[in-house]
Amino acid sequence: MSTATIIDGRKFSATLRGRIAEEVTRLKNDHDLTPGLAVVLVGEDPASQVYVRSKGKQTLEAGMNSYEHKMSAETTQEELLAKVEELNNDPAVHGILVQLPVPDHIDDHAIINAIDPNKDVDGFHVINSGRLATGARGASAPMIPCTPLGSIMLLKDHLGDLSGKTAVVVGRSNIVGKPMAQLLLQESCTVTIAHSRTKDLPDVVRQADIVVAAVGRPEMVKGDWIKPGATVIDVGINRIEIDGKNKLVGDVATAEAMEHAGAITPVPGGVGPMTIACLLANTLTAASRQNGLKEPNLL
Ligand SMILES: Nc1nc2c(c(=O)[nH]1)N[C@@H](CN(C=O)c1ccc(C(=O)N[C@@H](CCC(=O)O)C(=O)O)cc1)CN2
Repeated sequence: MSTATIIDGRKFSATLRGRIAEEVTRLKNDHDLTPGLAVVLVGEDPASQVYVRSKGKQTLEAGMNSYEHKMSAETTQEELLAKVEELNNDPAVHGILVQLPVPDHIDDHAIINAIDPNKDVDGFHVINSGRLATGARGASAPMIPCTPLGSIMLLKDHLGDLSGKTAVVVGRSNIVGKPMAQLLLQESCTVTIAHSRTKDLPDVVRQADIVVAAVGRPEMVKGDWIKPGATVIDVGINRIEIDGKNKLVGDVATAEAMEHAGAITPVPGGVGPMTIACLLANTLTAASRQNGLKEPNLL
């Protein structure tokens, strides 16, 4: 029985972060410029606290400035908008992100769209979504959402040219599913976006040379849904309890899928680490653009 190659996102992201650190050193030496990333966390969601801590640590390790803004769960929408405005106007801050999810009383669309699009290192602002959808380049090139950007980097590294491949993205979120589909389309894949209401989902997934699972449901994509030899990118991060123990699983039933796939990203250690590495890459890009400097080529 065949067993898939594991696509090691931890290793790839470590190499990428190394290149980013070199570029940051160059910016400091040649242009006296230190990129700065501001992360805003509202409330005490335990997983978000872990991600924000990791972002701060990896930002500092890359030689950038990290600004953490922790706000209580009772923060009002107006207070959060005022914080975003303060960061928009701070010249030391080149990248801003508000950690998601925010508490229910806050309108996340309004907050995201209050961020200066040029500092929107998450790439979630409607201007960046529009730029991505229309293939804008040069001075109006988009900031690309970090998880899809990391996923496409892993795919291109593993497969090379993606042109002509059939891709199915399972999940239609603004953060992952939709931008992922745009990036695959840009690489000349034939793209289907499937979701929880898609009819005959297993058969739809079986058509794909590339499967991106981003539904947020533990092990929903089964092994026999995978076309033999397909490349599987598992974006899910789900905490489940098995035999009284907490376990992290993706949206794909990995053990089964490995019997069918050509290659697969594990959870943990696949797409997750790429998310923060790409956030650092976007911060470096944002700092370079804001200072009229050539963007670094990190690949
Ligand atoms: N403003 C944003 N909010 C959220 C984003 C985002 O991109 N921007 N994405 C996720 C959370 N996230 C980053 O914020 C993130 C998730 C997972 C990982 C990661 O490295 N995962 C590890 C496992 C870590 C664990 O044990 O939990 C892995 O997969 O190996 C990094 C970042 C939602 N919110």
